[in-house]
Amino acid sequence: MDSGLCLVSSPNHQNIVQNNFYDPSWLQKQRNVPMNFVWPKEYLVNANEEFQAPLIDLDGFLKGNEETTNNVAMLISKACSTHGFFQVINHGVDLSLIGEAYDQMDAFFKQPIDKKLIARKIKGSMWGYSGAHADRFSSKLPWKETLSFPFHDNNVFEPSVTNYFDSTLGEDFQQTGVAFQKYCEAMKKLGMKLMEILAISLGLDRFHFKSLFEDGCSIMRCNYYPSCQEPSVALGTGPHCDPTTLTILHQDQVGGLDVFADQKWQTVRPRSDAFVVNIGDTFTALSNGRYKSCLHRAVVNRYKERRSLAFFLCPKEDKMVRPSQDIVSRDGTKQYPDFTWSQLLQFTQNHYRADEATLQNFTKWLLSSKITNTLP
Ligand SMILES: C=C1C[C@]23C[C@H]1CC[C@H]2[C@]1(C)CCC[C@@](C)(C(=O)O)[C@H]1[C@@H]3C(=O)O
Ligand SMILES: O=C(O)CCC(=O)C(=O)O
Ligand SMILES: [Fe+2]
Repeated sequence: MDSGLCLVSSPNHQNIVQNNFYDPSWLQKQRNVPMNFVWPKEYLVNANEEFQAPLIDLDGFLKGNEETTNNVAMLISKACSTHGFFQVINHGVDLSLIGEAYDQMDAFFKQPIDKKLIARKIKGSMWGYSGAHADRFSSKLPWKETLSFPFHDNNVFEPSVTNYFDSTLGEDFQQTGVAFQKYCEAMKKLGMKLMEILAISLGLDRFHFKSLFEDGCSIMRCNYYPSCQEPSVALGTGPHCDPTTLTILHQDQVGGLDVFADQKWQTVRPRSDAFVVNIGDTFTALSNGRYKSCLHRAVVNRYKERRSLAFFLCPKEDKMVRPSQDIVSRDGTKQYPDFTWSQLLQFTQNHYRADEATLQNFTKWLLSSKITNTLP
């Protein structure tokens, strides 16, 4: 795996990095981005068109209107079979909850680096603060800072997000924990409704996916993209398909999310009242390849910092991810081997940096490790 030290050795650069972390306030001032952050030309092709992400009104479906539900299912089926991206409005999430989440994430990211490092991600863990993933990778570093934490709702007495903030950042971030606990609860609720409509759209029982996801541990990630003086050579998040199941993303008004559809990069215009939803690799496998997990990336900006809130819905870690027998029989062949989310997560955290070919390479890895493990 691509890992290693990213220290810049010149003594004048003491402020660059502490414990292997770049200081974003120093990075932002650089006229030329450090080589570790430069992406090869083929990754940097501009997006010149706007992506017409289907805009789906969830109001009738959420209110239980049968006719609207069938329409929504049709729109979702079309979007997911072609590129896997759509936007939802009238999603039932209070806009003030989204605003509060941005305010709280600003409070965290605006702190000096030494304060942010209190929450730094420990090797092998998914959770915490990461600056450019410099602790994991040594080239093609993403021009971003992230704060990731777990959400699960299987113990009402111990809310996972408030617990995370209390135990990592203490009293100063208690309000942040409360705001994100509420935000994640709303995302999980929306995610479970989207799982219902996805099931309907595939001709399955509407609760087909319920047991796989209700006890799962989802990933909440705050993405903070500092402004960059040389945006044409850097990327905020490199091109990838999400390995997770379903992503519910809110982006601020700056813009920077690009989708690769119709053989070209296209921009997704921000809408404050909408969530961008996309199918991840795990759902591609669950749908036997019918629903696409589409390549996307985040570009950076010379003048403005940008923020996004990504909620990644994930299955219960040790449950088998396999398409319904119904779909496989209708399709005639099964496209992917059975796996657990825990195996795919482990692959992306320890063996392979998620990109456009994660699912394909994971499948190969899984099959070869099975063969190796069964050899006498
Ligand atoms: C399971 C995950 C791995 C990543 C976070 C979630 C879902 C998306 C993945 C990611 C964002 C894809 C691009 C590369 C990555 C390393 C990143 O830039 O953050 C990926 C995440 C990760 O491995 O931490
Ligand atoms: O910030 C964005 O708009 C996209 C981020 C993303 O794709 C991710 O975190 O997986
Ligand atoms: Fe993504």
